[in-house]
Amino acid sequence: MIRLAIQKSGRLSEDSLKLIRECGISFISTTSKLKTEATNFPLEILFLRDDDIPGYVADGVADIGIVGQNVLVEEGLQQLSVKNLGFSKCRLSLAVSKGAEYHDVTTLQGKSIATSYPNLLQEFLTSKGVEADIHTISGSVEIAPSIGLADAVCDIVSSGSTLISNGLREVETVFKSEAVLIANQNLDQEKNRLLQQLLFRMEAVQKAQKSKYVVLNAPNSAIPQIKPLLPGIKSPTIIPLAEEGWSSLHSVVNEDDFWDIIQKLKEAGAEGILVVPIEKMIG
Ligand SMILES: Nc1ncnc2c1ncn2[C@@H]1O[C@H](COP(=O)(O)OP(=O)(O)OP(=O)(O)O)[C@@H](O)[C@H]1O
Ligand SMILES: O=P(O)(O)OC[C@H]1O[C@H](OP(=O)(O)OP(=O)(O)O)[C@H](O)[C@@H]1O
Ligand SMILES: [Mg+2]
Repeated sequence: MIRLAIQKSGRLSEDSLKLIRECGISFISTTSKLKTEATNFPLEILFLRDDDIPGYVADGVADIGIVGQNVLVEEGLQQLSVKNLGFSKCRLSLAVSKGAEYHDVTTLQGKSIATSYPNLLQEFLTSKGVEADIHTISGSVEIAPSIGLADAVCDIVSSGSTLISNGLREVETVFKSEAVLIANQNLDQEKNRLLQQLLFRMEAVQKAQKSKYVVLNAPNSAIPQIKPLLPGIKSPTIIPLAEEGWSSLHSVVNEDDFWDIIQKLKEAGAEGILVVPIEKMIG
């Protein structure tokens, strides 16, 4: 049995649970129960406050966990990181009052800054040669300038709407973050085997999410032009259509190049292009 710690409730919770389910692992989760066992994989899930997750994994109370890089690095435990998970993307940023004068980071020299991330902030300020007075508070950081607690804040930003609602202006990015899978560094052989199985499944899920299955029809004369646009996993499948002189091509396309490729396929004479999501992708 391997023990996984995830956030009980917050910005990491939903996608963490979704990822485990996409790995084909079933479990019953209720908001009141802080521990659950998977029904079809030797996995126990603990639901915790996110700040506690790196420490629990470092101490071996949990074997693996999902947490934001911001929390992991703030706690000085980045060595536990095993895999970037691509969700809960956000940044730790410095912000000042909307109307405040700000030229560059040296504007903050001697100023007071409220944050829940004193270590990440201190490291950033030191790298810029700036000395400031850091006020560590555990939440509602964005309120600090308006109540006279600090001149600036350093907090998590995603859409930026929390900053705007609180009359603040983002001025510097201190750290970029996403969710990561972390693991205890002394897992026994059996737990390590289970971790490798989970990683294998997570990679299949991630690859599939980045890819689309494309099916299209084309006149045979257009195939030499279309084929190099669809390298797929190895090369496209080409099947003759019932209509003489036409074929159907099947392939996998990376999401990043997707629209560009579709445009080129149309120009090359492709018709009836179908794009289908892929659930898992192995190899
Ligand atoms: N607005 C956001 N968009 C995307 N990711 C975010 C956002 N805010 C925070 N995160 C990421 O999700 C993590 C958890 O954020 P959340 O706000 O739920 O934490 P919290 O309030 O400290 O939760 P807890 O009650 O578990 O201590 C953060 O450490 C960060 O990595
Ligand atoms: O840039 P935005 O999209 O507005 O997101 C940023 C906000 O999101 C997080 O808080 P959350 O809403 O999770 O609440 P919390 O303060 O209770 O953690 C973070 O602490 C910011 O306050
Ligand atoms: Mg927290």
